[in-house]
Amino acid sequence: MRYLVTGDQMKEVDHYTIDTIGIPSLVLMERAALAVVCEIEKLVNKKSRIWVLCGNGNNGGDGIAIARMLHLKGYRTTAILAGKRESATRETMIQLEIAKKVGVDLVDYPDFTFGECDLLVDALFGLGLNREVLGSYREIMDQVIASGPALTVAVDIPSGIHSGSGQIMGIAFRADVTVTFGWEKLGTMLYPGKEYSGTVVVAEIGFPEQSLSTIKSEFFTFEPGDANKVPLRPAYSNKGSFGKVLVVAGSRNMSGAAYLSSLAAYRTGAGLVKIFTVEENRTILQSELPEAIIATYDPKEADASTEAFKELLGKQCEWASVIVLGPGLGRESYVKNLVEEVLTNAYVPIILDADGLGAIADNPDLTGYFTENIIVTPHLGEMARLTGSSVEAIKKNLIAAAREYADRFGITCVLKDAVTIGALKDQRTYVNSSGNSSMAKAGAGDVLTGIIAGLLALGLEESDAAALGVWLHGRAGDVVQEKYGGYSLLASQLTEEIHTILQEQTR
Ligand SMILES: NC(=O)C1=CN([C@@H]2O[C@H](COP(=O)(O)OP(=O)(O)OC[C@H]3O[C@@H](n4cnc5c(N)ncnc54)[C@H](OP(=O)(O)O)[C@@H]3O)[C@@H](O)[C@H]2O)[C@@H](O)CC1
Ligand SMILES: Nc1ncnc2c1ncn2[C@@H]1O[C@H](COP(=O)(O)OP(=O)(O)O)[C@@H](O)[C@H]1O
Ligand SMILES: [K+]
Repeated sequence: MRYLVTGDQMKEVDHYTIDTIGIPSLVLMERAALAVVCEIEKLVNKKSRIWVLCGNGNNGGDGIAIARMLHLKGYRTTAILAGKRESATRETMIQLEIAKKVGVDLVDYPDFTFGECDLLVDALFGLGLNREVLGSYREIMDQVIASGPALTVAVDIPSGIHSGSGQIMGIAFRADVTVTFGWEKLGTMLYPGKEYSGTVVVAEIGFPEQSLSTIKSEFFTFEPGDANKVPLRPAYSNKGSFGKVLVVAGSRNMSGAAYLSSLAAYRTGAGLVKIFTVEENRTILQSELPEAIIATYDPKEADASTEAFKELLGKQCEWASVIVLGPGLGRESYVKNLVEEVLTNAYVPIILDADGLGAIADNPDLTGYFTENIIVTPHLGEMARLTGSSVEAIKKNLIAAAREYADRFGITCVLKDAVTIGALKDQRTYVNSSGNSSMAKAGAGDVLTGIIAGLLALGLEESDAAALGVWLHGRAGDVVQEKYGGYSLLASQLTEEIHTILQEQTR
């Protein structure tokens, strides 16, 4: 597991480290600069022309220290000072004085003559960027971009990218490498910032782990090795030990979603999977997935909400230890009754997905039945329908959108996108770092639902199952992409690679 921070949180960590622990700010700056220089030296040679664009804040201070180190090592370096020297921070003023004494080529921006540049070191704005870039700073950035540096290394975060949301504040540099300090920032994890950051190197510069305790909300991601968090299957066990997953899914002419969710639940380790669907799907599902139990209902009875239908559904809910509710249910009027009956009868974790969420959006009163064991898994379009916001507004701050919905009902919200967010009911927020665009295919979401159900069946609680499920799903997608390239993935192939990831357990 890897912690992630917003820029504001990182500033709290800076203050704690400097003021409470007592590590001087200039020591941190020196180590930060050194870490960036290490990465720069992998990219350039002594003939390379290096520009270090420095702002007035401590990001600029890092830049001047970097320019000094490169100069002393014999690189052809110019530090371009974008702001007024007299309004620089204390640390940056000190860096300027040192740089002057050792003969660094320091040029104020208006006096700088643009020519060819092999490497731009972007030290204009770091975590202090707090508004849109306008006026003279925008002009400088425009001019630097137009001069076309061959490579760009960003210090901490590309200038122009908001460290908390990843949004572009008017204009931003596109980095090939971003060297960030302490912990990765949300701004380089979330689009579009992720795309502008290139390869992100997290440099350890001396922040003690305890300084994270000053931060209130927790953001994290998983990485290879975290498959260990999937519970082991004890030797003394039987199929009943690994959960009973009820998949309420599928409708007339729609059997694929039920199939994919059920298969994924089995592949993740669930002991028993029962599909509750319409009679028309029985033959196809039985022949495609003979391991699943099939139970069926009559949509007419569901529509009329007959006692027989309620009794039948009640029994299924009683049987289940986990319920998947929604994939491929369609949008007929009876779906509302189906969703309402499950929500009122079940006392086990429920993953509400796809058309199940559609029924909630059409009948907002159903949220009255939400309890803490609900996990919703909307994509952006479904989230827009659930909340009445536009997709564009949700995209501007995915984390806030997911968190707000989860907190409104005390549930877990998995907001699916190229970077999926898990606003967990235990208040931690998961930001996914696995997966790729080959997964932008029909059925991929049904597989995710099944994986989360499988993890719940194995005994994980909702927050852990949601976060780990999203990560496993993306990892499976990465394995498929490595084997088949970026175009040809089929959602069913994700289920075929779940075992590859589970085998990464190192216990
Ligand atoms: N000791 C430490 O703490 C360590 C810090 N470190 C480094 O410090 C960096 C953070 O430094 P920082 O806080 O000084 O802010 P920075 O990003 O340089 O911005 C400069 C100033 O720009 C301004 N500004 C904002 N938006 C603007 C806009 N749109 N257009 C124009 N101006 C705008 C705003 O000032 P304002 O105008 O609001 O007064 C802001 O203060 C961090 O990323 C890391 O690189 C490391 O060395 C490790 C140790
Ligand atoms: N560009 C991408 N990068 C990473 N993951 C992606 C990308 N596009 C889609 N995905 C993932 O694929 C899944 C698609 O889910 P969804 O839209 O519900 O599909 P469906 O409803 O067809 O099953 C989500 O888990 C999403 O995070
Ligand atoms: K920067």
